[in-house]
Amino acid sequence: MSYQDDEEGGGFDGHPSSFPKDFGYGVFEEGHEITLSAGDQKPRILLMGLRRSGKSSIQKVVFHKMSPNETLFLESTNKIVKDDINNSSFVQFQIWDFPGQIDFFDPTFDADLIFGGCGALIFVIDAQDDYMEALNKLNLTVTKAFKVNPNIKFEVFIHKVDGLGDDFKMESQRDIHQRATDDLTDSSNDQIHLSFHLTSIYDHSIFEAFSKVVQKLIPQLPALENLLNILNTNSAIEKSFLFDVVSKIYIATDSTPVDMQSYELCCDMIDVVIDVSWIYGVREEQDAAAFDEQSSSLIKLNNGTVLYLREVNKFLALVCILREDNFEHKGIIDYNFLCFREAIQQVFELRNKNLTPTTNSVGSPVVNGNGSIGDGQLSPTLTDEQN
Ligand SMILES: Nc1nc2c(ncn2[C@@H]2O[C@H](COP(=O)(O)OP(=O)(O)OP(=O)(O)O)[C@@H](O)[C@H]2O)c(=O)[nH]1
Repeated sequence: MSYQDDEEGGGFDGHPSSFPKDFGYGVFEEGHEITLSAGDQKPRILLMGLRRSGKSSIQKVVFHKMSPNETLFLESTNKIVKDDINNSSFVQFQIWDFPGQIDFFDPTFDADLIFGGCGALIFVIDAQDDYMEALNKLNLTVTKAFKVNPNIKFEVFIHKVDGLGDDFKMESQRDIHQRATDDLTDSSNDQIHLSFHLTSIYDHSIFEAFSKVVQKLIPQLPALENLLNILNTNSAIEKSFLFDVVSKIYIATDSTPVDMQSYELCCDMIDVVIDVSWIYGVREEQDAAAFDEQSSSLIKLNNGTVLYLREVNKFLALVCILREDNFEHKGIIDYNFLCFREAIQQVFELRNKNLTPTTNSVGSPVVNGNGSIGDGQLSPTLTDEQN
């Protein structure tokens, strides 16, 4: 089996998009073989599913700012395409996009190598098509992968739901869920757990679903959630998200439920901040990023709500939603934010300290056997401090 590195690079070109092309993920590493060399230590997310189910479109839209309409012109993938997502200190992993026609019984398919260091396997099902064949393939794929690596998180994207009415969407989800779990029970594999997400590249659902997949691979997630909860309680914030700015996936949020509208608002705010900084921002160096440690923004909505964005580090931003009345205590909020940022930095430092020597100089996390992002354990002292 062969694969190709995606050579288009992070700055996907030639289409209108609100996102500056050079504020993206770096060029892909070239010349890799599919072997577990030191450079391949990043956790892996596999994108699998039948032909034309939308795998490449998902990867391009979420991580390379391709506009959804342009995915109509994507050619069929016929080799494994490996994409390094390595911009942020927390969100560092590889996405392997598989061709739809992959054959597990092909002798060149090395299941140990492919599933061995894998953190999550996303199986994409086209909800606008007949999904019986996809369900068979899903069963075959997850049972094979589970045998090699029982730590893989299995995520099923019921995709292209933009074309479906609300009732039909829910019905498809229920039906797919039922059949997929029945198939696993029939094949005596009911210990395999599948998570289901309704997704479309034409709205924010795909970013939301990817956020949840990535979060499962971050061992520091409980610490981050805890920090956000403390920040919210002490600053009268209603909802807060910690965003990876480039991809707009949120790597953590507080423990209140996420509603889609709030998430969309926060995503739009990031776009506004990046666009305005990029167009009007003063940059000392030509290639300096539009988003830096000075970045912050405040948007007052006409329903008495305030959106407040603060930079956490070069790649992460905190976006909060709070009531306008509560924003009168901006001084306290800003002070609490500084404490929050300091605590996040401690989590990073601790994580970096615990990295093994195989880690590269930019602190890319290593695979810790469970295929998770980052390897650090929170020390009791740090946890106590946050509590
Ligand atoms: N309506 C709709 N169409 C989508 C969505 N996602 C992808 N598509 C379309 O589905 C078609 C196939 O997308 P690809 O990304 O090439 O599919 P793939 O799974 O990578 O296909 P192979 O490379 O052949 O395995 C394209 O025409 C996309 O525009 C979606 O969320 N909604």
